[in-house]
Amino acid sequence: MEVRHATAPDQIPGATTDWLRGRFLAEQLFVSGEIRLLYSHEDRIVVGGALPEDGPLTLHSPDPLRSEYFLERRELGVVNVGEAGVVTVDGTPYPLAHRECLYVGRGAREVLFEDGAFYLVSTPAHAGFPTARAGLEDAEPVRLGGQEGSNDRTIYKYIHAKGIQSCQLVLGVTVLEPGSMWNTMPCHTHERRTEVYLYFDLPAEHRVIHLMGRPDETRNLVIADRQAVISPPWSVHCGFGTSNYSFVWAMGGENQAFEDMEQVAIGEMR
Ligand SMILES: O=C(O)C(=O)C[C@H](O)C(=O)CO
Ligand SMILES: [Zn+2]
Repeated sequence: MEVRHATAPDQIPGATTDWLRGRFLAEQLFVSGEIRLLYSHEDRIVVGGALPEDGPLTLHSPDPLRSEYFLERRELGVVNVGEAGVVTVDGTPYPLAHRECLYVGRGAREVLFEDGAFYLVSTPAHAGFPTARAGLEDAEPVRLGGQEGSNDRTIYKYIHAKGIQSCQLVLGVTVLEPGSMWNTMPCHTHERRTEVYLYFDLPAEHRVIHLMGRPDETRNLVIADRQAVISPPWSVHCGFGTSNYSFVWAMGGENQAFEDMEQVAIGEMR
């Protein structure tokens, strides 16, 4: 498991493209036959990919966690970004179709992935909440933006204060309509939470130009399908694709209040 230390906004001026990509971008989470994990010290979020193409894969606890099993002190959100698959938690199978979600609470000992392509997000947890599955039809769809702004999209909230209960993890999926390319515009920061975006359903020949940094000192990262970008609490996070796409957004930190964010007007951005 790769471990990345936390960052500060005063590291951004003068940062090279390679430095930015090495700190904030997870380029290779999905590798056939593997579970790849990345531990970020930004709110101690672990992100990963499980691609069980040659048989089931079991989630183990890597050494940096110093725990007997992965969910001993953690909770986990899973979104299937591939074909239909199954996640089995302590012997109970949960079939997940494309874009469906499973929350696995602290204390679950065995998590097994079969078929599909599973994106994983985990945060530290102080209590156990029940494992729960949800499809797009169970999430609260919120239609935002419009064709005139090239940002006609639907936000599906899965794990949040009024949905699947968790200790601190908040997670959902946003789906852009064909012809819409902008996400999260106008953009925002949230000083009390780190957020990670995983872009998916982006055709291989296309890219998302993701903006990050302080609102008055932005940088861009050029991102391909199934790559994740870490957004520390001080950073904006928004992007423009050369095609439409979907993304999983997931947060951890001080609170679970989705609306607790600082909106940034486009005129304030540099
Ligand atoms: O399209 C959007 O706008 C989003 O999906 C925004 C994310 O949900 C987000 O950044 C929540 O803090
Ligand atoms: Zn956000």
